[in-house]
Amino acid sequence: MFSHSDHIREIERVGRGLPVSRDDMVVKSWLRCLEHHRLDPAQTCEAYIVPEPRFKEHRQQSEDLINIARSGLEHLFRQVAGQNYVLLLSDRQGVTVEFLGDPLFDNNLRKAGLYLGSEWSEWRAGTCAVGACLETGEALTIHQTDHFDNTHTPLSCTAAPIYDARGELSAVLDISLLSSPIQKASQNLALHLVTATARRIELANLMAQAPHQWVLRFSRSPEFLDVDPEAAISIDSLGRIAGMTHGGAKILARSTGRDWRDPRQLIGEPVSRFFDMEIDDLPDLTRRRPTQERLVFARDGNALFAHAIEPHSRTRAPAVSREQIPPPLRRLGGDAPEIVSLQVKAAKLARTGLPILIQGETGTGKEHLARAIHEGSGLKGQFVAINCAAIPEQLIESELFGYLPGAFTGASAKGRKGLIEQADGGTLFLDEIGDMPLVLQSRLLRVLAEAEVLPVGGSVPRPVQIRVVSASHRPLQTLVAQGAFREDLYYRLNAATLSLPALRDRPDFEWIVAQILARHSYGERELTLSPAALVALKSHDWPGNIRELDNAIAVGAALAENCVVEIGDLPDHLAAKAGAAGMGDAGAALGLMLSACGWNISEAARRLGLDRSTVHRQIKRYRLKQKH
Ligand SMILES: Nc1ncnc2c1ncn2[C@@H]1O[C@H](COP(=O)(O)OP(=O)(O)OP(=O)(O)O)[C@@H](O)[C@H]1O
Repeated sequence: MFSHSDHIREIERVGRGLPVSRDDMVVKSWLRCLEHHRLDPAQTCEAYIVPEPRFKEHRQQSEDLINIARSGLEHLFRQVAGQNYVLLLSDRQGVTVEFLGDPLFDNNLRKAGLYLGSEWSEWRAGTCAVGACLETGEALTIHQTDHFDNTHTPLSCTAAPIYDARGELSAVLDISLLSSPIQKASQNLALHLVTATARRIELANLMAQAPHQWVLRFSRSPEFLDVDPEAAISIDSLGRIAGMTHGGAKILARSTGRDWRDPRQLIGEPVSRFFDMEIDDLPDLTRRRPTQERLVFARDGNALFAHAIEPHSRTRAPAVSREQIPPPLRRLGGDAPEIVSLQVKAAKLARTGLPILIQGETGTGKEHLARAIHEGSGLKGQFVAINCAAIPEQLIESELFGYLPGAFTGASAKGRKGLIEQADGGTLFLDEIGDMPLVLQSRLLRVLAEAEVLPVGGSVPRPVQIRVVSASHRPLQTLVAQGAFREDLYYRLNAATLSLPALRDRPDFEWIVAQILARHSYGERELTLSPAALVALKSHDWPGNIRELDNAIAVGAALAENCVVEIGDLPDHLAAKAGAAGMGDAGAALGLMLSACGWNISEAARRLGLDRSTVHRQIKRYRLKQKH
């Protein structure tokens, strides 16, 4: 029988650098406990359970992972059914965020720390499977007296790391026994099962994150390629590495003689740097070809069977007619197919309550669209817009979450409801979400996950039901890659993205112009544009998009005589452009006619009563160009 004092003596031998008959990684972990974590083997400590609010935070931050991992965990649990194993999923800090075990043993498991909320970091619990796995990034078994703290020596625990798609260690999957056979080798099968499950979870995670990218799966044997691949990478539309499973990172690293522990060297690199292939070769690696023929060569000469999975296409043509789109969304644009397709997508999403991210340059109408989605959603509550870039950082917290009476100096005596609560039952529009400070991003994430807000100075959260629409003119995914925006919040806000085109690219440009003219008409008299003024508007680039157009027409409306806006009534830079191009009214009118006829020269010639060659000559003379 191995006593507590035998255990202490053995650890002390290790501390003195003397040999012991333990696995090397156990010895290394004991040394870390003694020298780095400054733990004392004579002192025992029960498993640590984090307080409830902290546990909730940990669990919420791992929610996406838990959802993705769930079927893998359940499958593994079924495989080991009847053998008294429990399964723990721990986050990067070693906190157990998901648990599967036999409820019959609940009390014993809870006491032993094999339960939700237990923290198994090495510095807190000493050598343990989760802690050592987090430290080394490798799968391992910590069996009975391998544990540093004598309290845990009845346990036998086996853990495997789970890496995220960017190659960072993000969680640990552990399978443990409250008591087990003496032989450590009895856990070899457990080690194999837990490693395979972690690999499948990483693959599921990569697939979930890369629906619009190519995914390339690898296996050394063709038989397992399609059913249980060993590794995978995702590739963006420019042929660069966008993500990978841990197995994928190892293949990439080995191929170029790099270290997989530094995944930043791998992401963003062209796929051709690692394999003898280009992005254009990917279609040849899909299931259309027999598996045996899908062989790729890594730059180190390693040959692998590969299976390429095509990206899902982003847009599907709408099968809905314009009349079926709710009126608030129909009022957003003309009937060009791209615009109708956007309206249909917005209409479908409006009804679901899913969070939506709107992307588009400044002034393209992101808030306008968000309001229309709210109006088309049938929600009874208010539409509350917050410009995350415009609220000073010190105020943003109390503005969003509200505060209780006397929460801080200068707070109103009655306290104040925050904007999030004001949107209860309605839509919260978070404009320029990319500018929200990181600390507040965590708090917002919590509000969204728990559906409750905690006002500043308060301790009792208040429930809220909100639909979130957010917007950004900066690509949020890039901010995520730069570490300026939380990835978990990004995925929570972005169940679906709606991208608004820049005004210069809008096929319904004239429709937008007509709306704005109507808005600036006064009394009975309708405001119109001279053909030349319309051409001048069409030939501008509109960096400020619809907002800039709105301002230009407002100036034109103020200066126009008899309700007709002429070129000269437009802001100077627009009028000057038309003048510089030497475009008189004749040229402008021809341009107008051509665009009305979709640049069908014969049709324009027929309507103008000219022959085709004259129209061609005038197009050259006035330097008219078809806008796409
Ligand atoms: N589809 C539209 N039809 C007519 N006017 C529109 C349309 N979309 C937007 N506008 C007008 O354009 C202006 C800018 O719109 P909005 O504020 O929604 O843009 P935004 O993209 O949210 O801008 P920012 O990026 O600066 O926050 C507003 O005056 C709005 O009324």
